[in-house]
Amino acid sequence: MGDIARQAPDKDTGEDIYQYLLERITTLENRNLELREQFRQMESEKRYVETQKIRYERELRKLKSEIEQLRSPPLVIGTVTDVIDNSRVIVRSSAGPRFLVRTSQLIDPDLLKPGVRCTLNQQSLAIVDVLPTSYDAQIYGMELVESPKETYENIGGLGPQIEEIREAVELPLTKPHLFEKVGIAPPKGVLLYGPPGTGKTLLARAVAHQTNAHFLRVVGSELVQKYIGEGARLVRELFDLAKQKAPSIIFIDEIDAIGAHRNDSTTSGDREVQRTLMQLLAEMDGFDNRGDVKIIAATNRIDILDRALLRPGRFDRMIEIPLPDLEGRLAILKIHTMNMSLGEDVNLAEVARLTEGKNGAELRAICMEAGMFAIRMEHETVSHEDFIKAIEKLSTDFDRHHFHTSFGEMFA
Ligand SMILES: Nc1ncnc2c1ncn2[C@@H]1O[C@H](COP(=O)(O)OP(=O)(O)OP(=O)(O)O)[C@@H](O)[C@H]1O
Repeated sequence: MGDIARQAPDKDTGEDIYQYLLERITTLENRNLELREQFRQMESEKRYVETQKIRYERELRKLKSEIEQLRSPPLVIGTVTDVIDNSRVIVRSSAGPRFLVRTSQLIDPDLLKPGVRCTLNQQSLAIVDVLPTSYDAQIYGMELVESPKETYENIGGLGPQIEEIREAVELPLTKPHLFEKVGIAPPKGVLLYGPPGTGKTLLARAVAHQTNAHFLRVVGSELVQKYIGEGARLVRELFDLAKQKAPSIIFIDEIDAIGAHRNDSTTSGDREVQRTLMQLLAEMDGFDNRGDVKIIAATNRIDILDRALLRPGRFDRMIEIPLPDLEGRLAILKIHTMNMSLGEDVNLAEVARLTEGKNGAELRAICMEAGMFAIRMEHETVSHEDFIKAIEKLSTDFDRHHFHTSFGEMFA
């Protein structure tokens, strides 16, 4: 401000005035710039505060509705057994007895059909809301895909395994009459076993693609850990859903989490696992071989599986999915570099030779990492050198991770 308010010279020569005005213009311009910058900063602060305000308001609304929910009395769950008219319905409460209850005007009468689950007011037992069907796949974290996009061409190596699974799962789904004619029962389920990352999930998805079947995936450990006490019910609903969506393929990953052999089940966690396994066996025994629901399970630990699972009529086909050999690794590398721009010097056969012991998932990671090296160097194609650096990087990453885990386990 001092600069701006500087006094004009008393006695002026033209030169002085000119000089004075020039200085004053420069000072004012600088000041203008400063103020603009301040204005810009304040604007951006304002925007920030505004977004913060919106966020807090949203959070406040969420918390308020949560408080409201916590304050509201619990609702009784019931199932509609009969609809008398638009305002009266017979429901069976989850506790057992049946009641004739009123329904709110707000509920669409078309939704109230026998078999539908609903919530009831604790005192009047009036219907408050209609619940979605109990086997809503997403609620339970099941993965349901209409027809996965993976095909057999996306699988490197594993030729004989693909043949075997096509025979055991695809043929009964696409040509069931062949089995009928010959008079043998097609397998209900197939067990894929082998080290992690070798393409078991990929294979199951490709079969579902080939047969235009729905693909339903659940993870064994999640069935028993995520929804405690619900494992057996989830298995039942999984099979119901699979039948409803048939043709379908149920893929149970990490089946060892529910199907491990145990001597005695003493802890409640063990009992929960046992109940889930029993339900799985009952479901497998209960459905027809000729039906269009097939089960594929996967495990890295076939050695600990309960023999009951491997009995005829259950997972009586076992297919080993091993680590890829040299030829397999080359095929996998070709698949994962298919859409990459490779330099002329890239020798995938050499990359395959250098990656002995790596699984499909690691080979895919090597291809991606090689691409990243090229991008970092702003190259448009990936060179052989990029692949070599990627192999080195992933090997050190793996060693470090492995070292940390084993180090951690030592002190756990
Ligand atoms: N044989 C293969 N051919 C092509 N890609 C493969 C192969 N094996 C693994 N991959 C790649 O690795 C990813 C992970 O493999 P996938 O999930 O199928 O392995 P998995 O055997 O089911 O492993 P896990 O036992 O850990 O569940 C696949 O999505 C695929 O990109």
